[in-house]
Amino acid sequence: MKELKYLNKYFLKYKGRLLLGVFITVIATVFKLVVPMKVGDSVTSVKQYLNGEISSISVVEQQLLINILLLLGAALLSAFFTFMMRQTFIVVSRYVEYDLKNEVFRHYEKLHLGFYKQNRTGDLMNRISEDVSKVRMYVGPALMYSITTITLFVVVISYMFYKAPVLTWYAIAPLPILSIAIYRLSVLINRRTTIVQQYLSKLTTFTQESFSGIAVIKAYGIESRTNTNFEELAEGSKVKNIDLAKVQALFFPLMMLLIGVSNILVIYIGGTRYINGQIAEFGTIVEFLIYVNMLTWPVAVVGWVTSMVQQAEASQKRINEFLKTEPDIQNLVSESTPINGLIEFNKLSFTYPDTGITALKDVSFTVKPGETLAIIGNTGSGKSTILELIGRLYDVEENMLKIDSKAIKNLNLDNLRDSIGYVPQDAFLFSDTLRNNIRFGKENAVEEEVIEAAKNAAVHKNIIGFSKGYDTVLGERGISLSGGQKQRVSIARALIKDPQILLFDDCLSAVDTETEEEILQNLYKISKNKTTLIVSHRISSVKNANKIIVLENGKIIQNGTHNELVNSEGYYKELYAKQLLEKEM
Ligand SMILES: Nc1ncnc2c1ncn2[C@@H]1O[C@H](COP(=O)(O)OP(=O)(O)OP(=O)(O)O)[C@@H](O)[C@H]1O
Repeated sequence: MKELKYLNKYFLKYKGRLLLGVFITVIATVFKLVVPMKVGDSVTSVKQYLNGEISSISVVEQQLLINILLLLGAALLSAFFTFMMRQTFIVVSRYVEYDLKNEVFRHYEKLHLGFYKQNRTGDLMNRISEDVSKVRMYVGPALMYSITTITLFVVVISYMFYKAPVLTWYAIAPLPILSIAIYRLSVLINRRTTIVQQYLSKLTTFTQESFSGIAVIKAYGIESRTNTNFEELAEGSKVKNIDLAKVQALFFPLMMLLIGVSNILVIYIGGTRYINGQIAEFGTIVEFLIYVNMLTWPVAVVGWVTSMVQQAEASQKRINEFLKTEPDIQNLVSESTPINGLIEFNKLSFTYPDTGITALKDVSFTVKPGETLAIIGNTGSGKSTILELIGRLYDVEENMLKIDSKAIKNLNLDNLRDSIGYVPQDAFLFSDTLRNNIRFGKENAVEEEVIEAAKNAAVHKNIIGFSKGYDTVLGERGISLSGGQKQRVSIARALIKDPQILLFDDCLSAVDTETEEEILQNLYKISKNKTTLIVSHRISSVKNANKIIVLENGKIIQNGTHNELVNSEGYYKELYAKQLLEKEM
């Protein structure tokens, strides 16, 4: 229960409703007790009439009528309060589920990129859905059934002992066996359910990947191989489901068997004791039969609840593991620090903490607001890493990276990220309308702003060419757009933000040279007072920049303007000559 202590704050939050729930449960149980009592009374009256102890039939009839009315009233009230009981406990559990999901999601969002690399998306999703659902079972049904069981036990068993103590011992003797058996069965069911869920998760991942990569599957003509793999997984899933069904099928027969044993004991022992005169009223036997049946479900529930709590404990442990993970990147400054955009790298070296790869070595440069710095170099030379460090996705030593002459850590993180428009290498678009994908950069942007950003990113004409224009809904990950269109929507999203710092990570690679030129011209106008960094493999994208640096294995091997670099021997000149040749061909 150590891990579940985390939920106590939610119990406190909803204490009013929970206390009301407990009160209602007690009332519902008391009314439940009236039913067997009145059935017992009625049977006793009839028996007394048959024995000649009551001579007038009308007296019996009147007594039966009163009993029936009381029975009906008690049953109705008990049903009403049982309904109210579920309305309190189950509703509270849904509130807690909602709160916990939001808490976990908010926490996930704060965590650093390294966390997402170490943990698989499926696992993150499972903890927020599956695990939270299991925890809800503890907050809702487990708590509700525990309280019902305790109340029913205290009230019913005390009354049974008061009525016929010896018979009570016999009647409740099989109940602990039932409880233990159900517990064992529940553990087995849970174990098999977990396996079934693992198979389901494998099946879902496989299906999702197959459909996401359907173009590759078709292009390679491997549909039949994919089918076979799917069938194998489905077969495994079927076998495990059948295993589960076998143990689940035992649940009710086992319960019925043990209820049957209790019933036989009540009839046999109760009958013998009535014949011997040790029980005064014949109705007591009938009354006890109803009690035994009433107690069976709560007793079975003890076993069920125990396994529910165990599962919730395991799930909460997994949730706590992530909730206790501190984000590596923390906002250390609470006051606002507006950003002008002077970026200084001073002998910066950086090693990725998770892989130990040194991506940058001794990198120094300065970019002032109004300037454009272009970064060029082979793949893996560290270009994207420079942009990631400016967005403070990773931390470096204080004096190595300064913005506006302050160590990046001494800037308010929200201000910093707000002032950056970042266009990543892989344009990621949401399954939403084109308008909302662009507006993602500025939530409250009006239509004119969306259109202007799209025009500057040279994608407006493409968008109005679609039959639904800006209302076109994209497929998953922007599947219905071409690579170049996706890149340009992603650029429009950064431009609409009107940020002080613009970071473009090789985001013109899928755009033809004419459109590239158009975008660069627009950028030239927009970024007059902004700091711009452009990463590219193409000379055409970088030639107009104020400064160009050439990276190789994390080191700056050349720097200067386009004219300077084409006139000195080295990587840049060679690349220029090669790309010029390609263009001419
Ligand atoms: N998130 C990461 N975690 C660990 N290592 C990384 C990470 N990102 C990049 N690296 C490593 O750091 C080095 C520099 O990568 P980076 O992405 O900065 O290169 P790049 O010049 O942008 O390459 P490309 O032109 O292919 O995009 C590479 O060796 C890469 O394997």
